[in-house]
Amino acid sequence: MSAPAIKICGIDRAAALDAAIAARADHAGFVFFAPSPRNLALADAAALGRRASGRIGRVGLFVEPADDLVAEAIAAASLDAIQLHGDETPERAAALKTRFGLPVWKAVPVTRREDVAGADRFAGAADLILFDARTPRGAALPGGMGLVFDWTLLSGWRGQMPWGLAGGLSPANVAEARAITRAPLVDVSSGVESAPGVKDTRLIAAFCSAARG
Ligand SMILES: O=C(O)c1ccccc1N[C@@H]1O[C@H](COP(=O)(O)O)[C@@H](O)[C@H]1O
Repeated sequence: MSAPAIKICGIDRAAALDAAIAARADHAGFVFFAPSPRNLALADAAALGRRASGRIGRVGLFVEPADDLVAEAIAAASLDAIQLHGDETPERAAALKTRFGLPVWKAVPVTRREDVAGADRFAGAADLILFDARTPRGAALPGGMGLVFDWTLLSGWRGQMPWGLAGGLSPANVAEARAITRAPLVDVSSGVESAPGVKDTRLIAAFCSAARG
């Protein structure tokens, strides 16, 4: 099994970004969603975007965003991809992809096998599917809560699109998650934090090492 691509999400300071780069992560996630403890101000996003330039991919995370927010975030942080983590439709994903000319990653919440099969409705509209645990109704966030789903729902899945695994991954479980799902990309936020929104540079290094086995 080849090594997975790795995304460290919720990067909000230089030390965390530098740790992700040093650990050879492929993508840094910048959150543009006000209720999140990882939400970035545009000025901070601009500084992190410059620091990341040419060293790691910059993925902007949005939840049902207005076009203006996406435009401002792209301009500030020079994003390389747009991650949609809410109830966006394939039509909305396609519209953002066309308008901004960037790859779109679409998070798909999973509780049942049908959720996995349904991801193919984004074929042609998004560039990558990110399977994540579904957060409970009424939860503060639609992701980034360290929740795991049943990984066996993905075993043997052959979708039409590139994909990745998110949801409650950590240095302790990412190898098992990969063994079960064979995910070509793994995405983590809470699992490399010492408290919500506080990235831990040692956990970032440990996660990248464990993901590669
Ligand atoms: O990180 C957030 O604050 C966040 C907010 C709103 C939607 C998604 C969010 N994070 C993403 O959720 C998954 C799983 O995160 P975790 O590892 O379980 O904490 C991941 O893609 C995060 O980028």
